[in-house]
Amino acid sequence: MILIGFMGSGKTTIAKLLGAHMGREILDLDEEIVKSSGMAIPEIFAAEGETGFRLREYDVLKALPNQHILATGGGVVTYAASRRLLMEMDQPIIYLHADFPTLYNRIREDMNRPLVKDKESVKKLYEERLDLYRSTSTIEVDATSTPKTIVDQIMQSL
Ligand SMILES: Nc1ncnc2c1ncn2[C@@H]1O[C@H](COP(=O)(O)OP(=O)(O)OP(=O)(O)O)[C@@H](O)[C@H]1O
Ligand SMILES: O=C(O)C1=C[C@@H](O)[C@@H](O)[C@H](O)C1
Ligand SMILES: [Mg+2]
Repeated sequence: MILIGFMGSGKTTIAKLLGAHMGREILDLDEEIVKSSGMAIPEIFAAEGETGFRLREYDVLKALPNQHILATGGGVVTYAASRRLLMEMDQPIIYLHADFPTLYNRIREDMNRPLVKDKESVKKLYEERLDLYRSTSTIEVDATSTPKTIVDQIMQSL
Protein backbone atom coordinates (compact mmCIF):
# COMPACT_ATOMS: atom_id res chain seq x y z
CA MET A 1 0.00 0.00 0.00
CA ILE A 2 1.27 3.46 -0.96
CA LEU A 3 0.24 6.76 0.65
CA ILE A 4 0.46 9.97 -1.37
CA GLY A 5 -0.64 13.54 -0.69
CA PHE A 6 0.53 17.07 -0.04
CA MET A 7 2.89 17.98 2.81
CA GLY A 8 0.99 17.73 6.08
CA SER A 9 -1.71 15.40 4.73
CA GLY A 10 -0.56 12.80 7.27
CA LYS A 11 1.24 10.23 5.12
CA THR A 12 3.84 9.50 7.81
CA THR A 13 1.31 9.61 10.65
CA ILE A 14 -1.24 7.35 8.92
CA ALA A 15 1.38 4.89 7.64
CA LYS A 16 2.52 4.27 11.23
CA LEU A 17 -1.04 3.62 12.40
CA LEU A 18 -1.82 1.39 9.41
CA GLY A 19 1.40 -0.56 9.97
CA ALA A 20 0.47 -1.22 13.59
CA HIS A 21 -3.11 -2.08 12.62
CA MET A 22 -2.20 -4.46 9.80
CA GLY A 23 0.98 -5.85 11.35
CA ARG A 24 2.98 -4.74 8.33
CA GLU A 25 6.33 -3.03 8.07
CA ILE A 26 6.32 0.60 7.03
CA LEU A 27 8.81 2.60 5.02
CA ASP A 28 8.98 6.38 4.75
CA LEU A 29 10.51 7.55 1.49
CA ASP A 30 11.84 10.80 3.02
CA GLU A 31 13.56 8.83 5.80
CA GLU A 32 15.08 6.41 3.29
CA ILE A 33 16.47 9.33 1.27
CA VAL A 34 18.04 10.81 4.41
CA LYS A 35 19.56 7.42 5.32
CA SER A 36 20.96 6.72 1.88
CA SER A 37 22.39 10.21 1.34
CA GLY A 38 23.58 10.88 4.88
CA MET A 39 22.10 14.38 4.54
CA ALA A 40 18.99 16.05 5.94
CA ILE A 41 16.34 17.04 3.39
CA PRO A 42 17.03 20.81 3.65
CA GLU A 43 20.75 20.07 3.11
CA ILE A 44 20.01 18.13 -0.08
CA PHE A 45 17.87 21.00 -1.39
CA ALA A 46 20.58 23.52 -0.51
CA ALA A 47 23.37 21.52 -2.17
CA GLU A 48 21.58 20.05 -5.19
CA GLY A 49 18.30 21.93 -5.57
CA GLU A 50 14.92 20.32 -6.03
CA THR A 51 16.19 18.63 -9.21
CA GLY A 52 18.90 16.79 -7.27
CA PHE A 53 16.40 15.82 -4.58
CA ARG A 54 13.96 14.37 -7.16
CA LEU A 55 16.72 12.27 -8.71
CA ARG A 56 17.68 10.88 -5.30
CA GLU A 57 14.03 10.30 -4.50
CA TYR A 58 13.62 8.35 -7.74
CA ASP A 59 16.73 6.22 -7.13
CA VAL A 60 15.66 5.35 -3.58
CA LEU A 61 12.09 4.57 -4.66
CA LYS A 62 13.32 2.28 -7.40
CA ALA A 63 15.36 0.21 -4.95
CA LEU A 64 12.63 -0.20 -2.30
CA PRO A 65 10.93 -3.51 -1.59
CA ASN A 66 7.33 -3.66 -2.72
CA GLN A 67 5.54 -5.38 0.17
CA HIS A 68 5.70 -2.61 2.78
CA ILE A 69 3.31 0.21 3.58
CA LEU A 70 5.02 3.15 1.92
CA ALA A 71 4.65 6.78 3.02
CA THR A 72 5.93 8.90 0.15
CA GLY A 73 7.17 12.50 0.15
CA GLY A 74 4.70 15.21 -0.82
CA GLY A 75 6.32 16.00 -4.15
CA VAL A 76 6.98 12.51 -5.50
CA VAL A 77 4.14 12.83 -8.02
CA THR A 78 5.76 15.86 -9.68
CA TYR A 79 8.51 13.72 -11.22
CA ALA A 80 7.03 11.64 -14.04
CA ALA A 81 9.48 8.75 -13.71
CA SER A 82 8.74 8.39 -9.98
CA ARG A 83 5.01 8.59 -10.65
CA ARG A 84 5.37 5.77 -13.16
CA LEU A 85 7.32 3.65 -10.66
CA LEU A 86 4.57 4.08 -8.07
CA MET A 87 1.89 3.04 -10.53
CA GLU A 88 3.93 0.03 -11.66
CA MET A 89 4.20 -1.26 -8.09
CA ASP A 90 0.69 -2.58 -8.54
CA GLN A 91 -0.42 -1.63 -5.03
CA PRO A 92 -3.39 0.41 -3.82
CA ILE A 93 -2.34 4.09 -3.96
CA ILE A 94 -4.17 6.07 -1.30
CA TYR A 95 -4.45 9.84 -1.75
CA LEU A 96 -4.88 11.68 1.56
CA HIS A 97 -6.81 14.76 0.49
CA ALA A 98 -7.28 17.88 2.62
CA ASP A 99 -8.09 21.52 1.93
CA PHE A 100 -5.21 23.99 1.75
CA PRO A 101 -5.86 25.94 5.01
CA THR A 102 -5.87 22.70 7.05
CA LEU A 103 -2.59 21.57 5.48
CA TYR A 104 -0.91 24.93 5.83
CA ASN A 105 -1.77 25.07 9.51
CA ARG A 106 -0.14 21.69 10.02
CA ILE A 107 3.13 22.50 8.22
CA ARG A 108 3.73 26.24 8.64
CA GLU A 109 6.08 25.96 11.64
CA ASP A 110 8.12 23.00 10.44
CA MET A 111 11.57 24.05 9.26
CA ASN A 112 12.32 20.62 7.84
CA ARG A 113 10.28 21.24 4.67
CA PRO A 114 12.39 23.42 2.36
CA LEU A 115 9.51 24.09 -0.05
CA VAL A 116 7.44 25.73 2.68
CA LYS A 117 8.23 29.41 2.35
CA ASP A 118 5.52 32.06 1.93
CA LYS A 119 1.89 30.99 2.04
CA GLU A 120 1.11 32.00 -1.56
CA SER A 121 3.88 29.88 -3.07
CA VAL A 122 2.82 26.84 -1.03
CA LYS A 123 -0.77 27.37 -2.16
CA LYS A 124 0.39 27.46 -5.78
CA LEU A 125 2.22 24.14 -5.32
CA TYR A 126 -0.92 22.65 -3.77
CA GLU A 127 -3.08 23.75 -6.71
CA GLU A 128 -0.57 22.53 -9.29
CA ARG A 129 -0.43 19.11 -7.67
CA LEU A 130 -4.11 18.34 -7.03
CA ASP A 131 -4.69 16.70 -10.42
CA LEU A 132 -1.45 14.72 -10.14
CA TYR A 133 -2.47 13.21 -6.78
CA ARG A 134 -5.88 12.33 -8.17
CA SER A 135 -4.62 10.78 -11.39
CA THR A 136 -1.91 8.78 -9.61
CA SER A 137 -4.12 7.38 -6.84
CA THR A 138 -6.58 4.50 -6.83
CA ILE A 139 -8.38 5.55 -3.63
CA GLU A 140 -9.02 9.05 -2.19
CA VAL A 141 -9.76 9.62 1.50
CA ASP A 142 -10.62 12.69 3.53
CA ALA A 143 -7.46 13.54 5.47
CA THR A 144 -9.11 16.20 7.63
CA SER A 145 -10.81 13.69 9.93
CA THR A 146 -9.15 12.06 12.92
CA PRO A 147 -6.30 9.64 12.23
CA LYS A 148 -8.44 6.74 13.50
CA THR A 149 -11.29 7.61 11.15
CA ILE A 150 -8.85 7.87 8.23
CA VAL A 151 -7.41 4.44 9.00
CA ASP A 152 -10.95 2.96 9.23
CA GLN A 153 -11.86 4.56 5.89
CA ILE A 154 -8.75 3.12 4.23
CA MET A 155 -9.40 -0.35 5.66
CA GLN A 156 -12.98 -0.28 4.37
CA SER A 157 -11.93 0.82 0.91
CA LEU A 158 -9.43 -2.01 0.40
N1 LIG B 1 -5.61 13.55 10.65
C1 LIG B 1 -4.85 14.45 11.29
N2 LIG B 1 -5.42 15.31 12.15
C2 LIG B 1 -4.68 16.23 12.81
N3 LIG B 1 -3.34 16.41 12.66
C3 LIG B 1 -2.71 15.58 11.80
C4 LIG B 1 -3.43 14.56 11.07
N4 LIG B 1 -2.52 13.90 10.28
C5 LIG B 1 -1.33 14.48 10.51
N5 LIG B 1 -1.43 15.48 11.41
C6 LIG B 1 -0.32 16.34 11.90
O1 LIG B 1 0.14 17.10 10.79
C7 LIG B 1 1.57 17.18 10.78
C8 LIG B 1 2.11 16.58 9.48
O2 LIG B 1 1.84 15.18 9.46
P1 LIG B 1 2.80 14.16 8.69
O3 LIG B 1 4.21 14.45 8.98
O4 LIG B 1 2.28 12.79 8.97
O5 LIG B 1 2.50 14.59 7.17
P2 LIG B 1 3.19 14.08 5.84
O6 LIG B 1 2.08 13.93 4.86
O7 LIG B 1 4.02 12.88 6.12
O8 LIG B 1 4.10 15.33 5.41
P3 LIG B 1 5.42 15.35 4.44
O9 LIG B 1 4.95 15.30 3.02
O10 LIG B 1 6.08 16.65 4.69
O11 LIG B 1 6.26 14.17 4.78
C9 LIG B 1 2.03 16.45 12.05
O12 LIG B 1 2.22 17.40 13.07
C10 LIG B 1 0.87 15.52 12.37
O13 LIG B 1 0.78 15.25 13.75
O1 LIG C 1 6.16 18.38 -1.20
C1 LIG C 1 7.38 18.26 -1.44
O2 LIG C 1 7.87 18.60 -2.53
C2 LIG C 1 8.25 17.68 -0.40
C3 LIG C 1 7.68 17.02 0.68
C4 LIG C 1 8.47 16.35 1.72
O3 LIG C 1 7.83 15.12 2.07
C5 LIG C 1 9.92 16.09 1.29
O4 LIG C 1 9.97 15.02 0.37
C6 LIG C 1 10.51 17.33 0.67
O5 LIG C 1 10.51 18.34 1.65
C7 LIG C 1 9.72 17.79 -0.56
MG1 LIG D 1 6.05 12.47 5.75
